[in-house]
Amino acid sequence: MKIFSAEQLYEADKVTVEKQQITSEALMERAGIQIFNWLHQRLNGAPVPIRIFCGIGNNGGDGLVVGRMLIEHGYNVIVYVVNCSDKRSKNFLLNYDRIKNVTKKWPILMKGEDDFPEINAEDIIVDAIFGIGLNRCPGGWVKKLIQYLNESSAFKLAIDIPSGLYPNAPLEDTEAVLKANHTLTFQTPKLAFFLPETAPYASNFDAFEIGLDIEFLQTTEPLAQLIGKLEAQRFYRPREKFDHKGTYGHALIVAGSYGKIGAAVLSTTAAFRIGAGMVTAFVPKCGYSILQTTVPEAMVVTDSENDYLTQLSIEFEPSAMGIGMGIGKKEATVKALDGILKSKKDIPMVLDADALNILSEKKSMLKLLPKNTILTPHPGELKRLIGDWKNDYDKLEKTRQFSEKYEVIVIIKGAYTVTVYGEKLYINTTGNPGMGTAGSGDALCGVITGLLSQGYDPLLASVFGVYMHGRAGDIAAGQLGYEAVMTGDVIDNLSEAYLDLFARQEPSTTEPDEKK
Ligand SMILES: NC(=O)C1=CN([C@@H]2O[C@H](COP(=O)(O)OP(=O)(O)OC[C@H]3O[C@@H](n4cnc5c(N)ncnc54)[C@H](OP(=O)(O)O)[C@@H]3O)[C@@H](O)[C@H]2O)[C@@H](O)CC1
Ligand SMILES: Nc1ncnc2c1ncn2[C@@H]1O[C@H](COP(=O)(O)OP(=O)(O)O)[C@@H](O)[C@H]1O
Ligand SMILES: [K+]
Repeated sequence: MKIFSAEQLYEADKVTVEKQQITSEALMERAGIQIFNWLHQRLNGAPVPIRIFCGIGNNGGDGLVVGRMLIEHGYNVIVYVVNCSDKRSKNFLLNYDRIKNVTKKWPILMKGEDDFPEINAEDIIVDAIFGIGLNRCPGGWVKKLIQYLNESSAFKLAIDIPSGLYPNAPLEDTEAVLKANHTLTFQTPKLAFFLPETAPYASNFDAFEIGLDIEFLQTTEPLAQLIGKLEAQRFYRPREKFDHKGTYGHALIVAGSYGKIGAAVLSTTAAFRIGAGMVTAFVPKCGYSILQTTVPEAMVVTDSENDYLTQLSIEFEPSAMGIGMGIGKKEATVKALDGILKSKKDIPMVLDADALNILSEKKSMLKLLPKNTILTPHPGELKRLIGDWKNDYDKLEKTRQFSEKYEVIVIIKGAYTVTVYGEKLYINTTGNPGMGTAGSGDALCGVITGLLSQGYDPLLASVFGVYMHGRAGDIAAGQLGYEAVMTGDVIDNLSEAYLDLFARQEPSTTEPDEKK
């Protein structure tokens, strides 16, 4: 799914109205009915008070449409107009008149703190104060209203975007944003829903198609791509009958040091589970028996040194390499990495963990990175690589510049892992807090190395690998609960993640039968 900017959404709106020869008010009606249906399906006529706070732009217009539809269906609706200015958008006014036709309880004009209504915990708040047209930080009594609503324990439903949040720009005041329990957004989720500083304000959301012009949506380069199951299905490369282990390549994992051989075990196992034909682990001598015992499928080659890596020496040409998990930063290991980067220029590679820390300390080595090398930093490692950032958008911009300068792919790990490839951003939707467990990143590096070795191109291996790793983690969490998940469980569930890619959705027995 594509994520568009506010500017692109306004353009889509304009093109749609022109091409479909509809009015913008009809588009608002399309949007409003979806919000109404969502509420109606859940409330099923319940007399709970629904307090709709409408701004004076089109987001407020949406609120008025929903209010009218709810009133027409007998709900207990109280509509407020948050009079932050005396301006009114055309569609706001039109729907303001329409709502007056269906009720004698006209919208209540709010002009300051004295007008704040009492709100009970069982009420429902609908936030239609500001949408994507927010152009400055809410202040004065409007900010106080947002704070007042946040203090209430009533359920808060935001229309399009929680008020006070910019769809694709940094937050200015954390006190001036509505913390929505649920957001119903139009056409595509907004970028802010996926970034660490702003995502908590819109932690649950659904996106409703409102029939914007398909050609515009298909041909417009988005801000980012959201990667879910549909996208992952397209990335998957099926196996052919006469394929053999040679077809799926020979992956090399360069990992481990004394006390951290587990990192090599985890990435080697993950490379196998994602489908590499053969995997060799290159480890310090102390890792030999451990690897041979825990992963008998793997071949093991050892360094001349017992405790840490000093020089790669192998007698085959790997199809892909994953380097850095638990290798430490000893001077000899730095030299080993330098040697690999100078001698293995044509082999697709992933660099993780200490390999990234070494690069951060020896920035001159960045120039040695072969084109399309994949780097998989968590935020701490990223900071060491690119320097500190002012906010999430600055982080993305700096990562973009880094990716362009060194011609590499950067995977920023975390909730909603972002893969950055020059101008392109891919946001992953799988994964969960259960994956905040030791070795989780080692498994990801193994997964991506295993995909590279099967011939996936580096960008696909990154985006698909991140999806599969997160999906395996989700399945593991479903079996064990977040707390109990260990990295081994994530790796074991890579098989389920593959099966799940094309599994048919079982018909749900709990959903109401709409035909009745
Ligand atoms: N294209 C689509 O996908 C569709 C979009 N639709 C809906 O339209 C929404 C966008 O509507 P919109 O453009 O009218 O902007 P909106 O968010 O209502 O606010 C603008 C008003 O707020 C004001 N204002 C801004 N900041 C302020 C502040 N800090 N403090 C005080 N005032 C402030 C600003 O005032 P001004 O700056 O002019 O003084 C202006 O009057 C969108 O989110 C969605 O819900 C759907 O109906 C159908 C299809
Ligand atoms: N809350 C979360 N939601 C989704 N994924 C997560 C979450 N926490 C961690 N992960 C994933 O787990 C992995 C952790 O990697 P990393 O921090 O390198 O762990 P380690 O250093 O222990 O191997 C990343 O792939 C990250 O995206
Ligand atoms: K809103």
